[in-house]
Amino acid sequence: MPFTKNQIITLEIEALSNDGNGVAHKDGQAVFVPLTAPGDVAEVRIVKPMKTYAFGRVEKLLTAGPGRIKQDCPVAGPCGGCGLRHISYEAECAAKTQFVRDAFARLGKLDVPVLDVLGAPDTDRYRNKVQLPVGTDENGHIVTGFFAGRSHRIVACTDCKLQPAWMNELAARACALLEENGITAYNEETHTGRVRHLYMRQGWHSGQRLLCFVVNGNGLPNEAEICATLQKEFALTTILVNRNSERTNVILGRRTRTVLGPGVIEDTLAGVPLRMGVHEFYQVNTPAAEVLYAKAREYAGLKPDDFLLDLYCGMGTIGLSMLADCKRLVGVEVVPQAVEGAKETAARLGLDADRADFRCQDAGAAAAQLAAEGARPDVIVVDPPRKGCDEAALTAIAEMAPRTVVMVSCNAATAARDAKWLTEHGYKAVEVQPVDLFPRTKHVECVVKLVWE
Ligand SMILES: C[S@@+](CC[C@H](N)C(=O)[O-])C[C@H]1O[C@@H](n2cnc3c(N)ncnc32)[C@H](O)[C@@H]1O
Repeated sequence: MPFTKNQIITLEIEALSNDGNGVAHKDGQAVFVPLTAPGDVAEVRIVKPMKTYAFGRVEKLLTAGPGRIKQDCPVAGPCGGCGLRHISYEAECAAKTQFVRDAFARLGKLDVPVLDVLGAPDTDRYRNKVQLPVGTDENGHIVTGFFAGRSHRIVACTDCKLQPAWMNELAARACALLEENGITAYNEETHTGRVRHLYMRQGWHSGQRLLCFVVNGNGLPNEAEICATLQKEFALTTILVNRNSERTNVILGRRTRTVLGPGVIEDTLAGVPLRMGVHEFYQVNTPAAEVLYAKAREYAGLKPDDFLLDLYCGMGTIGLSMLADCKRLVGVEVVPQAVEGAKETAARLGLDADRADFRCQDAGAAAAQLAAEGARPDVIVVDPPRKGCDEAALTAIAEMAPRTVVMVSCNAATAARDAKWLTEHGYKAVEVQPVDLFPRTKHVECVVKLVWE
């Protein structure tokens, strides 16, 4: 019998599902309850009954599970960011290890060892980039915050614990300056108003700071004064304005203008020097990304004469971080600014195109072209977006048959699917290492080692 809406039932939470919800079973049906911990016993209201499962909400916590802790953020949950701030970091790591194990066993149907997650060096204030939507609160004040889960309603947040304090302070100051200057926040429904997002980035090792106003229209009234004030108060390296006048959920528009400073910030990642603006993908948790890259390098097991192909390479950081171990690197990435950044880094490192070459191309198309040209990489690293690798890329990888494939992924479900595909085309999955790049959220990264059999 399906549950009925608003029915109240008592449940004991058994585990966390891979989207961070607690899972319990009653009368043979699964009930998913956000913001619960394994071992919690709670009275739960059914809010969304489906045919064979349901979603519920805690009405009353009767007994707290052993990993539950006091939540230290008033908007965790509604803001859609920290889904796991109510459990200890130890419990979070155990849950994330299980998410990845489940994905590889159930979705990938792979009998591969999945190691315990490598925890992050910092669990708070670790983000090097934020994109805060700008809106208007019920009193007419300009606020920044986050979109509530699965919605475009802004939940105001003045002290997000995932981002450095200066980013929170700058957001509050920028809102005050916008109000003082009579500048409005963008309204998605009416497509009116000016400022859509505040985008901030920090070079983790360099300390350099970038701010970008994402604006509906061409810049801000009193732009020079506002930017000069913020640059002085927050020691900003550069300030940009990005123009986005489209009716779209995509945050950045195509045109970005530099108001102050060089337009980019510099940093290093795993020893690789980088210069970045706003369009390039860059791992958001620098120290944890360095742990991830070290694991990828170990799994790659490169030899001095090897040819390494880095697909979905962003600014080329993974490949460049292991280039000292091999002879030649080719990186493929679809975002032109990222490829320019990779080429610039290679030039700064004194690497010519025979040693490190970067191509602005679709990964599947580039891999197919390389396979057709008879390229035979010894090791291929793939680090695709959440949707995973295109089948064209996987097909070309199997055709080129490198000794080792290292798959880096922020989505264990698609990594398991792609690893399964490769195991059906000549590879054996040897080991999976989850790495926590996103503490206090439901997200987890993983690295997979596959070898040609
Ligand atoms: C998860 S990021 C990894 C970037 C890089 N490996 C790193 O560690 O910074 C995925 C990258 O794939 C790129 N990308 C997305 N679709 C692509 C495609 N079809 N072909 C090539 N690159 C793509 C994105 O622009 C992004 O830079």
